Amino acid sequence: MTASDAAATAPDAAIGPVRQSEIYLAGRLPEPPVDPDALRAAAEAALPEAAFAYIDGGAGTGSTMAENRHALDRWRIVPRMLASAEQRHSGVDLFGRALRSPLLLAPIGVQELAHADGDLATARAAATEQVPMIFSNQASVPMEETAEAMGDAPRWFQLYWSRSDDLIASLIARAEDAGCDAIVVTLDTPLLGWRNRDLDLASLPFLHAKGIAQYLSDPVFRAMLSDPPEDDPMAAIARFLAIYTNPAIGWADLPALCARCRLPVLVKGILDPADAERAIDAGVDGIIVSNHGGRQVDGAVGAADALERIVAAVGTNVPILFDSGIRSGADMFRALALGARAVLIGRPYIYGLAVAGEAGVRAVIRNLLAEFDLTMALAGCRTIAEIDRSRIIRRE
Ligand SMILES: Cc1cc2nc3c(=O)[nH]c(=O)nc-3n(C[C@H](O)[C@H](O)[C@H](O)COP(=O)(O)O)c2cc1C
Ligand SMILES: CCCCC(=O)C(=O)O
Repeated sequence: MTASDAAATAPDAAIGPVRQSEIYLAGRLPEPPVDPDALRAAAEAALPEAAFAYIDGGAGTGSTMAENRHALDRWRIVPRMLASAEQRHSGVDLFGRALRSPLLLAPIGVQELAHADGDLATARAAATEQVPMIFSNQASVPMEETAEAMGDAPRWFQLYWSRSDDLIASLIARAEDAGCDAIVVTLDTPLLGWRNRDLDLASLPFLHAKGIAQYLSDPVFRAMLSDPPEDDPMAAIARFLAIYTNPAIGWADLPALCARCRLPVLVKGILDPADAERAIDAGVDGIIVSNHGGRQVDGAVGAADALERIVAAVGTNVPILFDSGIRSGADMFRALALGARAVLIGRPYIYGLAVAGEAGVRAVIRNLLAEFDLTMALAGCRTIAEIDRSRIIRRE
């Protein structure tokens, strides 16, 4: 049994109470703050305007971001009493690996915008807390270096479906060599959404050499350039923009992509039940229900509403993960009760990174898991399996 298996099977009897005592007894204000709105405000205070606008922003008017919150809030937890929930297990198995908790760090590009230590600080925090980090295709650091910072802690790789098959093959092979447990293919970003705040600041921070570190470190990408990117960075960025996605691909292309991956493949960005069925028919190993944190289609369905419909249509034999709007342990509970096997968080850990680097990411993870553990205890659940649809009701 590895250390992470042991962590996943041991009862987490007191994560929440331990964390509460740490904070109450520390005699100083927690940094970053615990409250999600205060955390966001602290990140805003810590960051230059354009960096915060890019990280925090959504598509268009921001209505999808707001709807993500409403869609989760509409589900009300019905606590049960006298459930003998002193000992609680929050471990889950995903693709043959025992995880400490049903939580992963969503792929987030250009983390150096939030903190100089960027992806490496996140990687160290994720490894210490035994929460899988999903390396972004748009990371500021090549995946090999991020993997190195994590020891044998769990990590996955997120792929944008490039126009170049050779580049896809190279990125997948590198992810396998870097010890990734799964490939997440993000489908909802064949083009970048219309982002009002970035447009008004005329600033797209990922168009920066550091936002294409996975490419600059890739031999197939480098071979596509006439000059080394160190000599002509703008030409490298232009080449990246020309090939990093492929809006022409369709469902007929997915089986071949799944077949070329030795690792489990998940598709991220599914919102429609029929699309979930198509993905399963194409052979995916998992689905991530997500609207990209409200960054792609303004006016899109709230992600939790999509989750409910997708679980109703395809069940949960193929693992369904969820992100977009998770801000608390109660939100984790709601998503699991709706049928998600695990959830991802995006902005909250990046806000923690912005405020306090590695320690900030760790604090955000620990606070979230503490609140989740307490929500389980107070709602009367001893195991993740007990968090089912009977635990929540919907209010209009
Ligand atoms: C600043 C930022 C960068 C992101 N970069 C990526 C990315 O490179 N790849 C990807 O699949 N999703 C990316 N996402 C989307 C996240 O993976 C995730 O779906 C979203 O943040 C979840 O919503 P939340 O922020 O409300 O938790 C990004 C999100 C943000 C906020
Ligand atoms: C090409 C997009 C890179 C980052 C991203 O996914 C986002 O800004 O939401």
